[in-house]
Amino acid sequence: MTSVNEKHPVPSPIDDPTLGLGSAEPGGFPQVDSWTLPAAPEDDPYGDMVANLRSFLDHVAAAKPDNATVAELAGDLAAWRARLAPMSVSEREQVFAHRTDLPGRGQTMSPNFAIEGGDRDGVWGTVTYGRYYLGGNGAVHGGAIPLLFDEVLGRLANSAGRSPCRTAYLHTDFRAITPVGRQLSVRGWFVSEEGRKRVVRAELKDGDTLCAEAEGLFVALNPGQP
Ligand SMILES: CCCCCCCCCCCCCCCC(=O)SCCNC(=O)CCNC(=O)[C@H](O)C(C)(C)COP(=O)(O)OP(=O)(O)OC[C@H]1O[C@@H](n2cnc3c(N)ncnc32)[C@H](O)[C@@H]1OP(=O)(O)O
Repeated sequence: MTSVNEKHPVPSPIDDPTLGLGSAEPGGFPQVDSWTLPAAPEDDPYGDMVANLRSFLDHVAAAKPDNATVAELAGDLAAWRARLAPMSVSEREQVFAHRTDLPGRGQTMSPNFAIEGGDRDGVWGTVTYGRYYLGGNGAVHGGAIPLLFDEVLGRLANSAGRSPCRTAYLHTDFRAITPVGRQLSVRGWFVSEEGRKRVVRAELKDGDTLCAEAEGLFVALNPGQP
């Protein structure tokens, strides 16, 4: 299946053979041993690319471009898709979201959690939701908030030499509007760790205002579990 645009047809992810994941890898995701990010390398084109991609998405959301600009952009994106398609690799080898040394893990799906500090029991830092994450009337989209919590708590629950785990539940309470375009504080901490079950909580604040809070259960994977 392709999009209706005949100039730049876009195959669906199901039909695009260059988007295969390769074989599944139980417990094979990147581990995090420390919350301290190494100093950014002098020359890190991947980090630059991801930072630009984030900013680009904010500008796509914010702009009301004329048709000529949109057509040119569609052509540029189609050209980049064609250039990247032959470079597709398996999940094991992919770079996107696997760069745990970069802010935001080198991905643009979830908002950029900028770590200020952390240890075995907790982590804290900041996040600024860009225009891309706007739900409506200045407020962040409700789905983008659990996305942040899953990112922060998932990383905490998988950190400090712990075995790989997955989110079993993630309960989010929305307490006040989460504003777009403001630096917010984020804190995540361990509540308990019993057997395979890791209970963690997090909060998202705008100054003294509690915007949202969450509780997650992460369950350590048994051998062979994907
Ligand atoms: C991708 C990861 C990258 C990590 C890299 C790190 C570095 C980079 C950071 C990335 C940060 C992103 C982190 C994303 C993390 C995800 O988002 S993972 C994706 C979303 N989650 C999933 O897809 C999980 C789907 N569910 C499952 O696979 C299985 O249900 C689970 C969670 C593994 C549990 O199944 P199970 O192994 O059969 O365990 P089960 O025996 O049913 O339950 C074990 C215990 O937990 C309890 N339990 C299980 N589920 C529940 C529930 N929903 N409610 C209450 N209790 C429950 C059971 O009652 C049982 O309790 P006890 O009887 O022992 O007291």
